[in-house]
Amino acid sequence: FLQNRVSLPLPPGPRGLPFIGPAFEVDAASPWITYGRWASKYGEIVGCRMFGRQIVILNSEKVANDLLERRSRIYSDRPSFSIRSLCGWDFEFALDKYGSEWRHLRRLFKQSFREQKVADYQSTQLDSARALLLNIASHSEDKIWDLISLCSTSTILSVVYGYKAETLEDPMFHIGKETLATGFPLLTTGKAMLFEILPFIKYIPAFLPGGSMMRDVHIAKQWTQKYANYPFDFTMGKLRSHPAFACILSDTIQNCQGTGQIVSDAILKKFAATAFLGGGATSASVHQSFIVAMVLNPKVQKRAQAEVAEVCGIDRLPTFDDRAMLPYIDAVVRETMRWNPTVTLGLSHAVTEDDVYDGYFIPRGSIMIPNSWAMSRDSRKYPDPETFKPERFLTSDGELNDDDVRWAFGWGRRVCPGRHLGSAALWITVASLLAAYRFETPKDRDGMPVDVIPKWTYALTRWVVSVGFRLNSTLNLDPVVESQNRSQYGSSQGLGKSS
Ligand code: HEM
Repeated sequence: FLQNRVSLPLPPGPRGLPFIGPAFEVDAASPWITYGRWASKYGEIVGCRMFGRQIVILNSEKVANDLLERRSRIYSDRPSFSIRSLCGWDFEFALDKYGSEWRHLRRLFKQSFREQKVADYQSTQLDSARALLLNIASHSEDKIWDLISLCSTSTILSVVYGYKAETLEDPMFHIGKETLATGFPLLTTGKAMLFEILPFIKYIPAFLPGGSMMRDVHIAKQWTQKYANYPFDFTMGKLRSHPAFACILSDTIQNCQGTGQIVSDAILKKFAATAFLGGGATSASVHQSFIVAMVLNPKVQKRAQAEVAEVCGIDRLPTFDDRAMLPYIDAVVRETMRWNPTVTLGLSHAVTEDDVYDGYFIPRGSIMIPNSWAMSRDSRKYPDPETFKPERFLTSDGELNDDDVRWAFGWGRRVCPGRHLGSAALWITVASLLAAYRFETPKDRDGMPVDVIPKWTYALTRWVVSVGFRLNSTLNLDPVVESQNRSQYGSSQGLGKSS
């Protein structure tokens, strides 16, 4: 039987050079574009060998669903790269092999981030969105990208560790930023593979020519250690002096004690640090795309703002209670995730058994790359895919349709466990920004709008490097935020302006 399978062809694709394969054909800055081109030539499923590894690129939602979702039992592993341990990213559970430790951690994620549970974190998400509005008002425009990251980071730090990060100078925020900036570029497949094919790189001392990669690795490792340890130590310290200190980490410890589960500090640390990473980086990247989309699509922005104004008036900000009445805002969030998929190539899966799909043989160990970009550009599902059109997520009655861009959160047993928390954070931040600010095209000296060409960079997620825009405030924020907090909490807690 196996003999028959092995005689089947591998998925078609480019061959390239011996051993290296078609690696040099891949656009390093936007590999998804190359993969999409290969799809037009070879089909939705493309196979190739690069650096001795079998790669299978999934260029449509259908093939990703068929394999990663429906055959999830065997497609839920991750490829392993030695770079991960070298730069200290063992703490990141999303990169774990499929096995008992992964199962254990996945259960912890399920307990804390399931759909019914995430409503408990809405007040924190609301506070962070409001703080973002005030922070934007008190900083120069060029700080907006950092303030957006601060918003996502402070929400997840507060939810997971009970730690409040309120200013750009906050040490945990700084550690988070540096950890992503030093770690993500090393973990992208291209660089990760370099360490596999040239393993001697790790023995080149940092001060010798060719040692710069190892220098980067050492720096990344120093940041990751702080990332995993500092917020964890903060919460454990708090718990010693205030046993009732509430956050996901303390809840998890109590739940485990209550049910007699033994969970080591190492597992708890890994759980919390992974949530910190998952919650911070992805949401910030989507918020950035949202701002770019608004600058480029003033009509969409106007319609979204009209919807918020109709429901909330001009003297209060949106809350989660308004969500059902603001479907266009949900449609804007979904379209943002479609138009610029943040985890552009998903997270690679690996297959643990030989398999056959559509007449092709997929050998055990193949690295499966879901090309989310290609899925977002599928003109059968999303006609005119380059255009930013939230209406594609609405029915003719103006209600949200069934397409919740589920593919943007991954597949099968590895599907993002933080998707409910992430979606809520995106919604409240987008609704709040629309209520308070207008993002406009800059004008030249003659008052004519200038062309806006956003620049992006990619390292696991897609980030804005620069985009020209003008910011206009549409609300007098201080009194609105203050009065709303008084009516909501009875006092204006947690929204001090950052310095
Ligand atoms: C806009 C928000 C988010 C997006 C777009 C997003 C996207 C993704 C994607 C594409 C994956 C890979 C799934 C796969 O391998 O098939 C993933 C995995 C993961 N995400 Fe998210 N995510 C978001 C928010 C969050 C949040 C808030 C958390 C915090 C708990 C989180 C935690 C994780 C974890 C732990 C994994 C790894 C799951 C595993 O390997 O079993 N994510 N996410």
